[in-house]
Amino acid sequence: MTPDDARAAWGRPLPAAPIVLVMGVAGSGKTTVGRLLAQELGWDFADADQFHSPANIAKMTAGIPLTDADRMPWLRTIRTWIDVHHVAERPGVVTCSGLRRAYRAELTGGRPEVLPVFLDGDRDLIARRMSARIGHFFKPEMLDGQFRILERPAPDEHVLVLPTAWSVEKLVDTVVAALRP
Ligand SMILES: Nc1ncnc2c1ncn2[C@@H]1O[C@H](COP(=O)(O)OP(=O)(O)OP(=O)(O)O)[C@@H](O)[C@H]1O
Ligand SMILES: O=C(O)[C@H](O)[C@@H](O)[C@H](O)[C@H](O)CO
Repeated sequence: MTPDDARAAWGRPLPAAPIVLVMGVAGSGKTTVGRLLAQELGWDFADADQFHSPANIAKMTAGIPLTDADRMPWLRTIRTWIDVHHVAERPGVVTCSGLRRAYRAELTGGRPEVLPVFLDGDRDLIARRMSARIGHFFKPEMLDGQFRILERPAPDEHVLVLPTAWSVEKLVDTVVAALRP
């Protein structure tokens, strides 16, 4: 994928202080890719999980999927992080599963500074990675529930969809190259 292809996916000029939103089901690589991307760019980084309420973490730890009602206050907290960075003209990278179109709209609506990226992959690949992951509260048996509610981004959402089958380095390099004027 060329930088022009990636920028075409976003469908608008690069903002002065971009906020890259890295999305995907649990285990798709949001934290790994997002953190390294922020490090490469020297930008602030926030992982969506740090914004979950203790009740949400407890539910997921107990193997109970979140509901829309559970997610809305969490999405609004992530949106506040985006807005604080926008007002301060500070670029950043933030993750969020963004499983449904409505969730993504909560974070991107009216915010051209947000450059959305979706890490797409098949269940078995992601399940293998989650199984090798140690000490995370989100268990592989919860993954099917993520795919059940997943609404993959439509073209009109202008999301850069990248295969999580790529290496972390290739994913990061692709976004960094797209962000270079
Ligand atoms: N592109 C990749 N290639 C190979 N392994 C990867 C890749 N991206 C992530 N991983 C590995 O897959 C596992 C899940 O990655 P990570 O925790 O970043 O996903 P996540 O989307 O943030 O998950 P969650 O939403 O549950 O926090 C980790 O063990 C990570 O090292
Ligand atoms: O939308 C959701 O169901 C949640 O965001 C989960 O995906 C967790 O936040 C995370 O992805 C797992 O650690």
